[in-house]
Amino acid sequence: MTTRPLLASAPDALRKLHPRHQLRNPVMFVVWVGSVLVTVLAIGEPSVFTISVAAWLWLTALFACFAEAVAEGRGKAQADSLRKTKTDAVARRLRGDSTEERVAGTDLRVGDLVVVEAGELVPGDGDVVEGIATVDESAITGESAPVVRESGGDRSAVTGGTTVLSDRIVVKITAKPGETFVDRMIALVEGAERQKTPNEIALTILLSTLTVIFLLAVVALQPFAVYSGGEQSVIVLAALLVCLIPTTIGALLSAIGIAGMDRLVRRNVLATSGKAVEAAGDIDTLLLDKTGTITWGNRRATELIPAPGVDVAALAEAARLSSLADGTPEGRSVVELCAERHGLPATTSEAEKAGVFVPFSAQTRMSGVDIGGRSIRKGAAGGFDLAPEVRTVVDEVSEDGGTPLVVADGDAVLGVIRLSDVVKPGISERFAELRSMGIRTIMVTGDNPLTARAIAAEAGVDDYLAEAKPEDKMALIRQEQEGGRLVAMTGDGTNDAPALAQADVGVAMNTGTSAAKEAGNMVDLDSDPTKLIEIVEIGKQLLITRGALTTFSVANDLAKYFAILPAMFAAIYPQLGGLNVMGLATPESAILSAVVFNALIIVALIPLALRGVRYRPSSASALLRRNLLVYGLGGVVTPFLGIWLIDLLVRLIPGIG
Ligand SMILES: Nc1ncnc2c1ncn2[C@@H]1O[C@H](COP(=O)(O)OP(=O)(O)OP(=O)(O)O)[C@@H](O)[C@H]1O
Ligand SMILES: [K+]
Ligand SMILES: [Mg+2]
Repeated sequence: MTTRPLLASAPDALRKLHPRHQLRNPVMFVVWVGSVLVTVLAIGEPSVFTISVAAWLWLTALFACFAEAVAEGRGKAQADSLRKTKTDAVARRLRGDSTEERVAGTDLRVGDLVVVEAGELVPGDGDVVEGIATVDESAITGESAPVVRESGGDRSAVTGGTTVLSDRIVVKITAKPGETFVDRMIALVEGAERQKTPNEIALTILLSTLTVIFLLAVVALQPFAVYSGGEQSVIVLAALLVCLIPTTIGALLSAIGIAGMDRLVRRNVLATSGKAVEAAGDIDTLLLDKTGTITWGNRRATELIPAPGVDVAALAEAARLSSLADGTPEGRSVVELCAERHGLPATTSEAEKAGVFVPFSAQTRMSGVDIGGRSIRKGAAGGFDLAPEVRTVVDEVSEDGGTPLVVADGDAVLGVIRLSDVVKPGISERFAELRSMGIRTIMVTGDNPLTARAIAAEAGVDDYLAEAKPEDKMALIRQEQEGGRLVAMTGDGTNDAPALAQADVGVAMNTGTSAAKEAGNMVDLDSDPTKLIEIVEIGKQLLITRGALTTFSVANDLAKYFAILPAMFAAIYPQLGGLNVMGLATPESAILSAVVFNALIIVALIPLALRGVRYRPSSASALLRRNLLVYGLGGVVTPFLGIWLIDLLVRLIPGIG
């Protein structure tokens, strides 16, 4: 992973001092206004004290900008390495008459068809509509093993900038140049598209309210001071105000959010919404699609099992016919099996092309052909009347975790095709980990209940829903949400898209279709359904870090009363001197020390804001107790020590001590 030297962020930090940028953060805007005011006054009555206070107020504002710039800088390094994948590929665009023309990748439009052959770069984002190929996606995913991309199924999406290693595919472009996956990723990691999340907005409102209250309190202090004969200088009042308002969290808030996004990108997850990252921290239920998510998704026909009294050759002939125009990977694998094991032609004859093909749909769970007066169908067992012997075969295939497809010619059931798929390794241990985090896992699949049960047991999910249509997946999510639960969904198919859109956190597998990636609010480049563990951890870490630093920020302002108030009123009310528990040298050294500590604590906490407070699975109340102790008590104690130490140095400055 590339890193940048810290000082590289200095120019960006300076740029952020612009008032337009400051206005976005009310707490730091007050510091900014205070700095301007104190500077003007210090020019009017220059002294070591006034100039020092002015300088440290500016540093306070600058350190906040620096925190944000450093957080963004880490993303910039990633953006630079991503930009390298954006080459000006030349696209081979198909004209209407299926001749080719060469155009620049930047001239492609949504809907264009382009040809990509072995050794060539994919010129833009799209879906494979013809052919099958192995693709090297390492430029995007960092993973060097080639992946298969093919038309018709749930593994059809290709990304611009990746390389086709074998064969020839036709790709239908789905993203405008400039709005591709990589473009969006670059914008994200650079923070250009960053918007405040609901949580951040709520916290900003709270911090602004606190700031206004302190502002009023400081303004109201002056009449009292005048009345008791100790009028305070505006410089001292400004210093007091800055010390009292929650500058620590105000300065670090946006860095915490950016760092959270950055941690996700480092785990190969792209989130298009910060809101989803936050929601991930509170997920109760995780729904997963079966094929392509829990299993590898390479579902292939592996066996033909004829019904009693049916010749296997007759079953093979019908299975092949029903699949000739079935563009799904399952359909093509049936044709291949019939060719390899049963000696049938793999290509469609002219006579066969006359058939009326019935494409597979998630609604009917069937596909087939009407040809020469015959009506041949294959599909999920639920759609057929089965003799007991065939039912037994269907159940056996299902209990084995396979997907049975029944083949029928008219009313005559000819037999069963076994589709096999493999569960991704190590998945049950990871689901156990999710359980320990308090997250319930539910597998939702279009497959039959027996297959679902077998795969659910093997994968170790808590529950499953079988024979689920796209709307059933979405309804299940709604139902969970109505019970007040936050729901995450991982899936890869176009039929998962409605559910991915409905979920609070929708994670699409990178291997999936464009529709799925478009519908969700995260894409996992590694297509690992258990990546949700990391996503949840990062979300929790983000929420905990924000909470911990807010606690610290409010707690660490307490010591500053003990530093500044006695300093302000020592002359009029000597008994207030008892509050000077730190034994600070002079009123000037006390005020300056508080201001210096207030600025330095921001810098000291930048690493924690970027790294995040560590999350360990434990109950919410235990977590709260621990954080109150560490960041609440720590926040109270640290500044007493810090201000006392700074005062020891500051008192040495002539004109202050
Ligand atoms: N090409 C096909 N022709 C006929 N039937 C099919 C075909 N592909 C799948 N089926 C049947 O339709 C069912 C639903 O398939 P689909 O791929 O839509 O499931 P899904 O909802 O994505 O769930 P999952 O991905 O978990 O399997 C399958 O279980 C299978 O029985
Ligand atoms: K403060
Ligand atoms: Mg699916």
